[in-house]
Amino acid sequence: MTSIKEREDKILSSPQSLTVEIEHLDGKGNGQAVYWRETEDGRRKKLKLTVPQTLPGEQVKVKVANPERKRQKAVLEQLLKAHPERVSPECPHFEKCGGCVWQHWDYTGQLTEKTNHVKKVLEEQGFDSTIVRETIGMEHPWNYRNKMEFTFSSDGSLGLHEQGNFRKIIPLETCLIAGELMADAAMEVGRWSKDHRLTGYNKDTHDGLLRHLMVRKSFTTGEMMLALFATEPPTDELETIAKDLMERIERTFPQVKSLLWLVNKEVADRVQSSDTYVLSGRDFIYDEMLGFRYRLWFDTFFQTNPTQAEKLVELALEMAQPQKDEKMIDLFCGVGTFSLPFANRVEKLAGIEIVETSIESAKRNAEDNGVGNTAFLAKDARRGIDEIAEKFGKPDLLLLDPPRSGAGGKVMRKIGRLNPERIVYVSCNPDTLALDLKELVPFGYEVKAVQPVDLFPHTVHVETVCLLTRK
Ligand SMILES: C[S@@+](CC[C@H](N)C(=O)[O-])C[C@H]1O[C@@H](n2cnc3c(N)ncnc32)[C@H](O)[C@@H]1O
Repeated sequence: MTSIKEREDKILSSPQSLTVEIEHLDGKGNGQAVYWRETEDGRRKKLKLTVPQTLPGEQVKVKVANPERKRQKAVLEQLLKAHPERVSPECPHFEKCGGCVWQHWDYTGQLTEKTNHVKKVLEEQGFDSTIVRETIGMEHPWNYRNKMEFTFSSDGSLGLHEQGNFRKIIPLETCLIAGELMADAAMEVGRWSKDHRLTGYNKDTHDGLLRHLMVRKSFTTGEMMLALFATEPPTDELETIAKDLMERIERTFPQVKSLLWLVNKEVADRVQSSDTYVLSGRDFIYDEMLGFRYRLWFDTFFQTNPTQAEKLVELALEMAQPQKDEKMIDLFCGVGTFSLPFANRVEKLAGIEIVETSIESAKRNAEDNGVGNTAFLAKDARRGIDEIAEKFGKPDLLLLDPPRSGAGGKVMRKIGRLNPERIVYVSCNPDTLALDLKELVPFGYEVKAVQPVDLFPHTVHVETVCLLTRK
């Protein structure tokens, strides 16, 4: 497979230079343009171009490898007319790294685009978009992520994936969206790997020792976790090398309360493990949100922008207005980020979630925080709703926070038939949100409030909280 740089070099060495205007952005945040090409027999043929790192209305000169095709990815060669909100990207890795796509866009412009997108997809499903509020942004839209995954290249250096090429690693110098100290701690691990001349995992030959490094950090307790994924355990000849890592980290990053060596021999390139070795500290770290304490293991799903996630929970509480005599369901509850603050305000709460370890964590988190009026069920949402409804009766309030794929028609219709008085839908994908909301209309529900919240500055993603009530 060729790298982006090689592809760009190939494109840039070809003579096909075109001038186009960027019309709009695609779902990944890339500029889209159309070029009309004259064929030798005088016909006009349409060429659709995707031009990364451009903005609507910009006039650009681009290089294209195969203009005879219908669709092409183009490389920006020269900016002829810039968007008024274009800014210089802050991060030196921006052009190559796959992490951020909009660092060239002023932050207020990004927020407006996110609001407009939520409005557009709701309108397309027949909803009144005037109720969509302006996206709540971050005061300081940097260093917001509490979890990062870095990858080792086969020479053992640690870095970030190149945009569009999971085989190419850009050596890590900094990461402006990772929480403070996270990239520094990762670079210390990178130096340790270099000093011991350790090899990185090669995805083609399946040789090599080191695969990934996951860094987690709690912004409230300050505790950090470093989880190193390797193909071999830290035993025999690797024991002294692992001990050196432990000593270096203990000396330089006392915030690391969990240093793990995880074994992953699988071909699948996922952050997973068959055996866990605790090199120092515990196998989890403590985090806190809105005064509740959570234990986070290496594989626990937890909101990755804690500053904005707190706002999300507060907004959901404000919209839902939970009451002390009410019964509530938290569907897709994860480890209980919404469940615990809501449970303290209702009579009883049932959480449903498909991942068993998350349900175990939710139960433990409820216990650790003295929240006694909860029941958590490890089930697929569809079957979980029936089971809870049977035991629990009709809920007054239902909150759902599904994955990007949405809840789907079957789950939404089950919710409609369950007929709760109020529904709060927390979504990380406006497109599936709009489709899901439409399913509730025949059941007499009305969308009362829509608030987008920016949890992922410099990316296309936007979170949305909606309130629905019965007419
Ligand atoms: C966006 S996360 C929300 C988690 C939680 N509300 C939070 O804020 O931490 C979506 C959750 O839905 C769970 N999930 C995915 N598919 C599911 C299904 N079919 N039934 C139940 N839960 C599911 C995932 O495991 C994940 O924890």
